[in-house]
Amino acid sequence: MKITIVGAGAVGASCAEYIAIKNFASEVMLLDIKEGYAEGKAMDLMQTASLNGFDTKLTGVTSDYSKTAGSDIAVITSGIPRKPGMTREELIGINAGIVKDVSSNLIKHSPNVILMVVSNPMDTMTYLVHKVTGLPKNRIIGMGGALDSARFKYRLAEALEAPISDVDGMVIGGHSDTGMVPLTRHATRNSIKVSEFLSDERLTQVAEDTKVGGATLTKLLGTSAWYAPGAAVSGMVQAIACDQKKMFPCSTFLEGEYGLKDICIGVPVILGKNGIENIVGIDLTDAEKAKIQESAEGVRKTNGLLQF
Ligand SMILES: NC(=O)c1ccc[n+]([C@@H]2O[C@H](COP(=O)([O-])OP(=O)(O)OC[C@H]3O[C@@H](n4cnc5c(N)ncnc54)[C@H](O)[C@@H]3O)[C@@H](O)[C@H]2O)c1
Ligand SMILES: O=C(O)C[C@H](O)C(=O)O
Repeated sequence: MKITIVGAGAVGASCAEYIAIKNFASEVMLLDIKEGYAEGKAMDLMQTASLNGFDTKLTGVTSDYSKTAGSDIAVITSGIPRKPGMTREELIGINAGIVKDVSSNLIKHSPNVILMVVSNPMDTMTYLVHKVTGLPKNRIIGMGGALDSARFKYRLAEALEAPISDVDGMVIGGHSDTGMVPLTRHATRNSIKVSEFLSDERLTQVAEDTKVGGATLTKLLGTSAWYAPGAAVSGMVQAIACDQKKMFPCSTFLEGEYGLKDICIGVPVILGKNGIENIVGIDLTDAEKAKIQESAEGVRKTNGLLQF
């Protein structure tokens, strides 16, 4: 199993580290345009192998896509991150060009690759990859919902004063400060609905804190987050590499599911060896459906800025 990660910055390196530590891939190739950068990150990570007990071989390369040939999965983290006060949508001007070039280059050398899109604005970048590559939709996966759900569980555990392992919950919709839809009605602590333990006001606060999870970290760090994004990517890559058939909320191209067409947005899917193997339908209330529609309108507005 060969996994390529394009962009050896904060998120790309974190993806590589978590994938290596989980020890399920034979090879991880890091590629960056900054001379020597991917090589350096790969060497540094390789020097953790004996300490962390993994056998995954990490290699780095500067801009040479021939070295990515035969990749089974490629993760696209290349592009600029936001700074405090910015939205993810403001990154489109620079990142669209990068994501378009990178995805075309990857496919040239790995025609059967499954692409995982991380660069922001992620739902729009996933849609762009769908439009420019013509790959089947099961092989284009946007990462956002897995991260947002992890942040939702963090906030739920905080509110419940419970260990995170007691808590379950999922966020669907667009990966944006306003477009996320945390499914508070479905969230549980040990299979009991969290609404049994938390007031409506507290649950609303949990949802709002979840939605601005990325912005909160960006304000604290001066740039956007990388540990939880890397962990989310590694879990999704592992589900594909090990054919785990696990459910994750992912950005995927919809053709009528959830009442939406011609858009990539976060919904629950099953990840296995073919990438997205199934889109899972769940019953939503009218209020939840309205939130998804509103979220989709936001994503469509950003998609409208794309030039193919
Ligand atoms: N979807 C998510 O949940 C999520 C989470 C975190 C970050 N992000 C996004 O991921 C992207 C990367 O964030 P980061 O913090 O790692 O940024 P970073 O600046 O640390 O790293 C980006 C890397 O991409 C490289 N790069 C730029 N253009 C390239 C190209 N054409 N080919 C190859 N490499 C190129 C840069 O040299 C840099 O090393 C940002 O757009 C950020 O918003 C998304
Ligand atoms: O917040 C960002 O800009 C990066 C990423 O999308 C995140 O949610 O951490």
